[in-house]
Amino acid sequence: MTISLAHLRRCSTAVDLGAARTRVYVKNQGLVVDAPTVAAVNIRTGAMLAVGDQAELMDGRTPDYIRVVRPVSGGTIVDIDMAQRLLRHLVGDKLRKSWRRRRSMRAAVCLPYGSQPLSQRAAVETLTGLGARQVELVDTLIAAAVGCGLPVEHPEATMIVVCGAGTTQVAVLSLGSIVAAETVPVGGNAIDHAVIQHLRLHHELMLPGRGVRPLHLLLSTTGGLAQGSTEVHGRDLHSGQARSVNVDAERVRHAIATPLTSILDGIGAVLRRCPPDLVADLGERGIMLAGGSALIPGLETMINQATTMPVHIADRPGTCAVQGLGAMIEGKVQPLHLDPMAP
Ligand SMILES: Nc1ncnc2c1ncn2[C@@H]1O[C@H](COP(=O)(O)OP(=O)(O)OP(=O)(O)O)[C@@H](O)[C@H]1O
Repeated sequence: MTISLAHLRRCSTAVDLGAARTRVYVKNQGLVVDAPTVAAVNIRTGAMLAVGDQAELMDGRTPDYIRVVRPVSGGTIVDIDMAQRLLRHLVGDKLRKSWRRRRSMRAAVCLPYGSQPLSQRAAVETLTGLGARQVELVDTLIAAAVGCGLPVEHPEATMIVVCGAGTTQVAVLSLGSIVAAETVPVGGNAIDHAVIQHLRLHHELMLPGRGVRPLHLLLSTTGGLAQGSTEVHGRDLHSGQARSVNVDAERVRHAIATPLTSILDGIGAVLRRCPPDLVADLGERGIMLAGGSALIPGLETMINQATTMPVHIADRPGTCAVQGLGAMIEGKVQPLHLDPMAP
């Protein structure tokens, strides 16, 4: 993967193609796309019916001949053709034509830490199919750390945890590089799945796709407290009829404890592999949480209690990675110049 700031400065576009959301940053314009990585396709004709928010609304509500597809899974583009069609629609005509016109369009794409060569190739193919002549691949962890405003290029430790939909990536960075890192295959999707399973097992209720949302709200309004409950609507497992149940915040918190513990294990593993000097830096600076799932209520407190380090949530955590890539292509990130003759 590239960390050459000189190469990145030649890019005109930065792309973060996530399992849940796609973000595109264009030089001198800023963030131009922030939409769900979802497309609705007519499987009889192959026509694309909707993309982004509109397609996500259709999820779970379509007749047989319409399929709602997600071309990115676990940090990898699993359907290159669909990812290209989705990106073409999301960026719109004007930008697409300008990509085609500019013979030297270069793009920067962020990929999860430890991405396999096949995943890297899929990202390159997706962007070259859209007209990019050169694709620079950047670690999401570095992009997100830059996007959160962490001084990654300094000789002191910074720790970032990027909680996405499909994965959680954890790293300690120093001097612009990753010192120790780990990717845990648990993110917002696994946490939502744990809640859905809880309702299935304990309330015999099947939740619709968006049914988890009121429970997120319940947890954030009750904070670390156990009390409080909310009503959720779904389908009775046996009768198939619409039914509502009251769910306690405490029960939900208990249901999501297992996936959250996997994230804590990932953080613990990275800290154990880190030199003690860097861990000492972290004691003061703390841990930065980025990615959309950083907003999961209780995650910040849980990490703080487990590590005894201060934990901060980035401003707009979901867009940190693409904003960091954007800062790199705009030339706002300066490499650290070490002067060996300095007193
Ligand atoms: N306010 C919120 N409360 C709880 N969870 C949230 C909130 N906002 C977003 N999320 C979760 O964040 C996840 C999306 O985060 P993000 O946009 O970082 O994912 P992504 O970059 O597409 O995923 P990945 O990095 O795994 O490819 C979803 O699982 C969503 O449920």
